Amino acid sequence: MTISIWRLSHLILAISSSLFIILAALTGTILAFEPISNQLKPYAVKDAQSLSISKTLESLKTEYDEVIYLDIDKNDFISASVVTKQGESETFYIDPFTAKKTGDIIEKAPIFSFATNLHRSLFLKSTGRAIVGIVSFLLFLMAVTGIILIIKRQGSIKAFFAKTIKEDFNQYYHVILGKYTLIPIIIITITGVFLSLERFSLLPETKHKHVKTKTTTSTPSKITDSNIFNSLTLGDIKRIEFPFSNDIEDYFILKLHDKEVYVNQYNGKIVSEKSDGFITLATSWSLFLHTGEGSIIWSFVLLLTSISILFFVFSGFSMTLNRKRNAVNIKNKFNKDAAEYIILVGSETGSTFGFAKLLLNALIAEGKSVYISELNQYTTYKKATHLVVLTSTYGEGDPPVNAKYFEKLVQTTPQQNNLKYAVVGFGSLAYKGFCKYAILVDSMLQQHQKYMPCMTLHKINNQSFTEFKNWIDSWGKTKNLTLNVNEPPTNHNKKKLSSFKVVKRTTINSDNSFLLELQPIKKRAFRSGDLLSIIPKENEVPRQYSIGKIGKNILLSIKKHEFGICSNYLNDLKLNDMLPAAIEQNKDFHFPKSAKEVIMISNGTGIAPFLGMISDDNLKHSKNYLFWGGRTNESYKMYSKHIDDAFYNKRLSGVYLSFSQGESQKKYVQNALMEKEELLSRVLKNKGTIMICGSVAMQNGVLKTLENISKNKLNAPLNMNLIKTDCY
Ligand SMILES: Cc1cc2nc3c(=O)[nH]c(=O)nc-3n(C[C@H](O)[C@H](O)[C@H](O)COP(=O)(O)O)c2cc1C
Repeated sequence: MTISIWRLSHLILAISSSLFIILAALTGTILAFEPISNQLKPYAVKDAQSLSISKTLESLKTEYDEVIYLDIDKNDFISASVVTKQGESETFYIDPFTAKKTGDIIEKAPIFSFATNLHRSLFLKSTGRAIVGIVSFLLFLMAVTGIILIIKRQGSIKAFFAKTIKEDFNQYYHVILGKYTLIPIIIITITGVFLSLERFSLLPETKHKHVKTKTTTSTPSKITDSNIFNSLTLGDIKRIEFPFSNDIEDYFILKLHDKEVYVNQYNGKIVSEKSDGFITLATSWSLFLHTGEGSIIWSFVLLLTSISILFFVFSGFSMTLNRKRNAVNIKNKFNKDAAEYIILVGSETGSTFGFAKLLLNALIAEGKSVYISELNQYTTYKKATHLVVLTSTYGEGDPPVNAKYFEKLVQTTPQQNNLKYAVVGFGSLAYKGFCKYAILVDSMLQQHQKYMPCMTLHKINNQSFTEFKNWIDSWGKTKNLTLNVNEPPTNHNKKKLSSFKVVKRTTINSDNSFLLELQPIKKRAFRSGDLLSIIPKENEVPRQYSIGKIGKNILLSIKKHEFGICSNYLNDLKLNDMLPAAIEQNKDFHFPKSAKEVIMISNGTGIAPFLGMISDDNLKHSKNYLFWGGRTNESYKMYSKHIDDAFYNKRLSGVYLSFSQGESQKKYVQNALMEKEELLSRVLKNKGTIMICGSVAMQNGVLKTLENISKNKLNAPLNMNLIKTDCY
């Protein structure tokens, strides 16, 4: 399985540093609370920043016998080290207006001391510090590769912050959090590396010396009258060190934000000054940006970023494990020049290989010689007569990673035989270019002299096994083959089953369909649009049905197929029988909370979730319309009471039925939509929601009709963000 260079680098970096990253992120999370808790203490004095230093010096002089230094920390807490009138040496926070003590210096809580040591050096002194510096750099590289991966996923730099399609919880939040925390991560890691280099004196600091300043003639009567003490405010300084003795050579040392100044203690004149070099300034900024000291908002950003890093480690590894689980180990029995059937796969995350393997096994079971490979491995095939391409689409309709060279290879590799081909696209309707790469492959092969289509392109949404099985059946028929494929066991096989009691059921109607109402034995949270996974006794493969929620019960609409194991199993159920099944959330098909207008489109038994939605008393915020297509008016009778009730209670504003075997003329849902194109274009224009449930064939027809309406009426492509589908 090919993996993109960026993803591989991202993964290798993660594997090599994850343990340290977890430690750094955990301790970082703890440490982010330190500046927050410090800032919340009451030692910052209002307006102190604009108070001139001379005022504070005077107050200090009156209040204490001697002052050693005055400090202003990042939280704007002012502390003084003094000798009191009682002769005690003390350091405490002061009010700079009165110089009176306001509190004792905050002692670092043991948890913060512990976390700081672990965070800085893993308790391994210099070795630990070096490791932390290196890990910081690795995390920086990971953030950079992460940004590249997001740009590739989103399609362009411009689309970096555009909507991300939710495919899977871990993948989605890895990307979403990544978008917003990669910049803080880059800041944290660069400053971390900088502080490590600084600590090991590896930075080329230019040494600035004290430069003597020229003295002026006037001498102030009091030291605090001097220009420098009057003109500077507490906001300008970080620390004042007081002269050690009365010696004229002992100065006030003022540490400002960008320089150090020596001031004569008798005349208040600047004796010399030294500018901070770039490295000193950068170190001070790095400390602030890395620790958040002095800013609650930035500390909060650091806190969220540290938590996100922990999530990245967790979600990143679970995605990798998932991919590993999905990875299909395929061994070829036949070589490329001996096989009659060639299967080529285009896949980014491995799921298409799973489908390809099903096809491979089914063909081998029929005694066929088959060779399977990736699209990037396209080559000559001496004995082949059939080519099947199964490919997914990535980015904005781009090829998956293992298909990047296919286009070129097809053009440059001569093929001896004429081959019949079929292309199956795996994609998602949530993206603009649904199966766009498969469409491209199909048209490439169409133009190729050696390839002849044996079936039109087939597109599969959301890895639907049912859709794939339908395709395999039809493709097999073109070769007079009966191909047997079984759905591979998925996670829902292992889901915990609950018991449901049959409380109502209808008899089978002229369409072989019936309604089943089930009562959960234990309280279960679910909504219309969720799925009920049923594992019929005779077979371990689960079958999913869309749920309509009626009160606290589940309503299913089922079509009985002659040889359908599950539908026959359900049809055999009688009142009060118990059914083991599992509810699965299907958030993407829940009724929208905020849409002003909602159009529900279904055919056949696809109406079930909508029957639940329109029975909900809370359905007052939107105007709702239902389109339904069935065979005859007789087919509709089973649902009519639910729909009449909703209409009567104003939960439905319009119902449009189409009958494919109607008395007067054949009519499909698509025809009804065209008749109501004004309504549809209005809902599309006003960003309402359109929900589709039923057969894939109906879904494809409906989407085509909606595309036409959008193009003709709104002059715009169909906005897929407004469409929710649940088709099978
Ligand atoms: C980042 C990303 C981009 C995608 N882009 C498209 C797209 O443009 N068109 C489409 O039909 N499907 C798109 N998909 C859906 C995948 O093609 C689909 O999930 C497919 O079944 C994945 O197969 P694979 O695991 O073999 O790569 C995208 C999925 C992801 C995660």
